[in-house]
Amino acid sequence: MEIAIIAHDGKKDEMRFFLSKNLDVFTQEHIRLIATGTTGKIAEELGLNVQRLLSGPLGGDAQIAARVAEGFTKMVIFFRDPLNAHPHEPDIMMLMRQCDVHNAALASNPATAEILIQGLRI
Ligand SMILES: O=C(CO)COP(=O)(O)O
Repeated sequence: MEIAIIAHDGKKDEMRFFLSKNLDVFTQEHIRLIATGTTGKIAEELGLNVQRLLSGPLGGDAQIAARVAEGFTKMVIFFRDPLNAHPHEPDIMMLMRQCDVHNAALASNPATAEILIQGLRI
């Protein structure tokens, strides 16, 4: 199963914590991780195998939206920062819309992501 991880700058510490807490899930053989550029670096620092795409503002969200649209990415864990403006807001909206169009699981905050990830624990 392909899972995308994304975190805005104000949420990167929470993403680091979330990933490190759930390494047992993210290292399962059937899980393939993709990420926007800087978020992917965090995953790499934790020893995870991850395909890093472009950074969000440069098109990373759009690339992940395309993978959702094509049916590759089935789950998106996207820790959004609602307290700051993002120049690529249209891309962010497009990604969330594509998740709904294609019924991909979408967690936009750690509380939801924790519950989602429980479903992958064996
Ligand atoms: O901007 C982002 C999501 O909209 C995240 O991009 P980075 O992971 O490259 O910081």
